[in-house]
Amino acid sequence: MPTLILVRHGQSQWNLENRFTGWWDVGLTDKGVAEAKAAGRLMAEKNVLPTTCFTSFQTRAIKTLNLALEEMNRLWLPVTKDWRLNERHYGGLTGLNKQETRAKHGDEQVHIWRRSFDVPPPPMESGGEYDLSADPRYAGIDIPNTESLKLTIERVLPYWESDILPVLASGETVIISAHGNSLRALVKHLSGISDDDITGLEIPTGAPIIYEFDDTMQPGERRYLKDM
Ligand SMILES: O=C(O)[C@H](O)COP(=O)(O)O
Repeated sequence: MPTLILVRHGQSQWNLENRFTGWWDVGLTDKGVAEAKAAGRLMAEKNVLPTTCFTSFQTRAIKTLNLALEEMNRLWLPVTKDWRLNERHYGGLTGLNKQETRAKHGDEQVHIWRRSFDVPPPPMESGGEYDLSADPRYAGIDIPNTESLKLTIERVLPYWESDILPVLASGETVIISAHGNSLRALVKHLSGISDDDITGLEIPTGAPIIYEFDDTMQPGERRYLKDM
């Protein structure tokens, strides 16, 4: 049965500092490293072992994948990295503290920016501290200046359909190591969650989620590996 494993990166330095991160590249904290290793050990214990891997262009997801694979003695697996699995772009909020932003703009506005389906945060101005246009990893890529969940879905889903689903259908056990909102985009699609209900879905760090697919490549129920 084709199996998909989704894992959100372990705690990042800016998760710890409670800052909007988006496409900005930050490392894992010690806790994040421990979460990533624990995810790998859980996969080994439950014998849910990936055979091929996808991740984003962002260090926190790549490191989480590598740390988990190391626990499984599977650092040798093929890994495909693609910007379309990146976190949603947090626009002009990038780098700001979430609590300070609430104090300035109000809880409701910040909730809309963080969790509404289609309201993007204010755009990032070019040339600022967090402008990534000179970053070589994004050469030739039209970097967004902000993204709602809807816009994130518009780049995650075509990549899922064209590059990941066929690999899964060929019988591989696929792991995707990605981000809170790029994974919300995927889970919304796979679990058929409405635009309204997706606002309430949170994806914890370092907790593998499993989907098993039937012969027609329809996903079954979403389950946390720790509960299986
Ligand atoms: O980019 C970020 O700040 C986090 O990865 C996700 O943040 P959120 O829970 O505020 O959407």
